Amino acid sequence: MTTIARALTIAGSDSGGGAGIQADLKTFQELGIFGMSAITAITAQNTLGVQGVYPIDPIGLDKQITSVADDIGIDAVKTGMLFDETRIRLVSEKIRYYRWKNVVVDPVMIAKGGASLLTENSITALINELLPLATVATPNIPEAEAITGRDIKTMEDRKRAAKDFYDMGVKSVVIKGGHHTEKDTTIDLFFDGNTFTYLEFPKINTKNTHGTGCSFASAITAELAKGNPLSNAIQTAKQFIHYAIVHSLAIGKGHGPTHHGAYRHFGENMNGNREGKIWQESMKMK
Ligand SMILES: Nc1ncnc2c1ncn2[C@@H]1O[C@H](COP(=O)(O)OP(=O)(O)O)[C@@H](O)[C@H]1O
Ligand SMILES: Cc1ncc(COP(=O)(O)OP(=O)(O)O)c(N)n1
Repeated sequence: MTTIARALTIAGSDSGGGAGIQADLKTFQELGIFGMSAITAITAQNTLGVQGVYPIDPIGLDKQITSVADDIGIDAVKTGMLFDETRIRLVSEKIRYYRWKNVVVDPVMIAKGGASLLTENSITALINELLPLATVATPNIPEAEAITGRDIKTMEDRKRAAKDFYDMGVKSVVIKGGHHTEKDTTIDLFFDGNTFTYLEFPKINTKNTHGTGCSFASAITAELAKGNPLSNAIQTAKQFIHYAIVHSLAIGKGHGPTHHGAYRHFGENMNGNREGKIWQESMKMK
């Protein structure tokens, strides 16, 4: 008998295949776990942007989650594009009902081309209902600014924002650095209430970064589903996304997707901390 770790992604569909449900399922497959999906909204999307957003009826969303949870079982869950307050509340209720422990919340708000994937008045529900249920939240810098109300320019600002998340009841947070202006590197900052972990990796000079955030969060989810500790899961996810961006795909006329198979082909069998620098600092702030 084969046993396999199982993960559920609750997110939007990206018809272009680079982000959303499609990126999550590809990541789950590459990291060797069984992936399931509950679709919150369908987007007509490609490398140039989002051409349409079509939310799924809340009853249909509820049934998708119930169907897989009651039968197949779930070791970890990831949330991505949730579209609005109704769907945030519904998903939060499901997480509480099933008492899921490994919950990765990627608070998706805006797609790369600028299209809104979350209605503006939903942030309060995100903060009050969903984020406190997260094992880890994975905002990019604009999302961390919207949630904390803080301008994030420096690393000190980022540390304060990470602490804001913790003070809001979020158990831990990775503030991703893809939108920042460090010249040669990107630094993702992980905070668990005690320790800041910096994951500093070479910045890759490419426009083909569509779906990086979704793929990073789903890689963390896959590793948690296998029973790995959170800090190991984050480090593996960082390696996974690094290789996916290094080997990203120049397809379409805009921002091409990352290569989900790259970690398995090029990264996985190399030993140790191959590319980036990872270091820690215990919490103390000016
Ligand atoms: N040009 C790049 N080079 C290397 N890593 C990148 C690059 N762009 C994004 N990343 C990494 O991809 C992940 C997603 O980051 P980010 O782009 O901030 O999120 P999002 O896709 O949600 O906006 C992070 O680990 C970030 O450091
Ligand atoms: C359906 C859907 N969900 C999420 C996103 C955002 O994906 P992300 O990984 O943050 O990548 P970019 O939009 O920055 O390329 C999306 N676009 N579509």
